[in-house]
Amino acid sequence: MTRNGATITRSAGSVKNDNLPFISAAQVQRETGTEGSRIWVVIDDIVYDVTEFSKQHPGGQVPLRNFAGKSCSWQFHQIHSLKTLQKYEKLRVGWTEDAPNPYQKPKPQIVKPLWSHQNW
Ligand code: HEM
Repeated sequence: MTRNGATITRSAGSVKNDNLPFISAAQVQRETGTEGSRIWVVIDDIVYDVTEFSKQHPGGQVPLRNFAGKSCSWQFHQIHSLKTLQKYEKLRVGWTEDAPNPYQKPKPQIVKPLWSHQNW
């Protein structure tokens, strides 16, 4: 992919993304599926156009519409495997930087067992 004339090779997870154009976060945030705009979601800084795909998404249209114009990387990875990204490679339209994810990934909590046989 190129930016400011320089060729940049990036990979998101195990997915290679050569030759994708750079799309600014501001542009991504405009593609929210409203007023005739496309539905774009960002996973690992790669922009996916899911406008048509959203109608056949096994998880339904709602999550894709909710994340339209936003990043949803950690949410995506909690549910899907990297193979899904490879399979839907044709949905990629570009790469971006700093597209906001509306939710912070919850930190893993260390839960103390209420009971342990080591206490005996
Ligand atoms: C490029 C974006 C996406 C693609 C290509 C995609 C594709 C898929 C595919 C193929 C499945 C079937 C299971 C699998 O093969 O992994 C699936 C299931 C699912 N997806 Fe997505 N997905 C996308 C984004 C999202 C997002 C952003 C969310 C929510 C945060 C989401 C929520 C779900 C849920 C909840 C299921 C499970 C449905 C079920 O088994 O009942 N997906 N998705």
